[in-house]
Amino acid sequence: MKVTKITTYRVPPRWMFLKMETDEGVVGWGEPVVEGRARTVEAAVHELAEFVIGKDPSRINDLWQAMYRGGFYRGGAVFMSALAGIDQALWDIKGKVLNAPVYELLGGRVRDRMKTYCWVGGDRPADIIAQMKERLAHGFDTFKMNGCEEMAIIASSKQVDAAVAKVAEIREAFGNSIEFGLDFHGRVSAPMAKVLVKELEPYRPLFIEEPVLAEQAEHYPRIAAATSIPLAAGERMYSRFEFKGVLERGGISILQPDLSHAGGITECVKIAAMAEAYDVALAPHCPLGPIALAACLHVDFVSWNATLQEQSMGIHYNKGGEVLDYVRNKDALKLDDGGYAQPFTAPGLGIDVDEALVIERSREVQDWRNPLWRHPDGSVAEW
Ligand SMILES: O=C(O)C(=O)C[C@@H](O)[C@H](O)CO
Ligand SMILES: [Mg+2]
Repeated sequence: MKVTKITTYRVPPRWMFLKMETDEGVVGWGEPVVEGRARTVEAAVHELAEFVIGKDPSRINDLWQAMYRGGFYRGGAVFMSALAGIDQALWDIKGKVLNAPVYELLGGRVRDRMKTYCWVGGDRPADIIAQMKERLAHGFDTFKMNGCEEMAIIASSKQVDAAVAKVAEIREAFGNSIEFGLDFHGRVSAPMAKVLVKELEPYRPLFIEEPVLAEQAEHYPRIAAATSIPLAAGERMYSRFEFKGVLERGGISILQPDLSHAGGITECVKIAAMAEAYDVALAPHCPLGPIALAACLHVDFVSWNATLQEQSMGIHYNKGGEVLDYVRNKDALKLDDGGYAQPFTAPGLGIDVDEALVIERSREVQDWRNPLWRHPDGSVAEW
């Protein structure tokens, strides 16, 4: 079998799907994208495609090494996202050829179902209680929200109090009948992270995500020393080689590689194993579409330390497109009571992509950009 063609489709709300064709008619799908830089990743996909077209798709490990090491300059969000989508499609093909779900090819399941969580509150945490009540009615009991709005490098008590008050309100309304993670989303500086984690300690969030920017990873152990709240990070790290330092330095209790940013299934299975060696939980990041989510779940089903899976159904980014829109076998991603995903039964990634809809929606897609926030003094604020 040989790969014959790679086609990319940018689709609403802000995703990109990759279709990989072979000379024996087996097709694989992937989801390469950097949110806000879809066209850049699209170009990278078609450059990396030179390593794959005409080659045997079954040799995923060799193709992965060639795409990664075949470039003198390597890694980073764009290339590792492009590589991720190609890798996902290769695994989809391999599963279809061998008539097995990808998790079977990775040694089989360690669990019977996988716990997921959903977003509430939007860019600026609001209406959280109402949204939690609505999701609770649909069986979800674990959530994530932004922990704060813009935060100055040395923030006022008012800003800190506003962040803490939201969390106090949640615990007041739900007690410990629900769990929630707080995403600092890189908005919080190292000095303020220590202030906030201390103030939030009494409300016991399940985790605090990106307590500081990935560029400030050396602060993770220092912040962890100041709190018992588990710290989570990983969505903006793109290979084993970046996660290595984070695990060695300590401080992160939950690793969150993104299956569409960190090199795909081949790389994230290795990252999951590295995390397990350090007794660190795995909670793959996934604010994206159905193929990305499926790739995450296959890694979850074979990783003993997988604990929570992000999924984007209802997330505030999904304007103009939802996770199940492009999926014909929608039950494959049905989340049962408590937000549990079931093992896929179909071969490959287990997603039957509605290609006609993908093509149709790709004709009307707008370029999504993340907002550029500014502080009251006019300086750029982390979004
Ligand atoms: O889902 C998360 O944890 C996020 O931090 C959302 C962020 O990743 C946006 O997707 C960036 O565009
Ligand atoms: Mg996040």
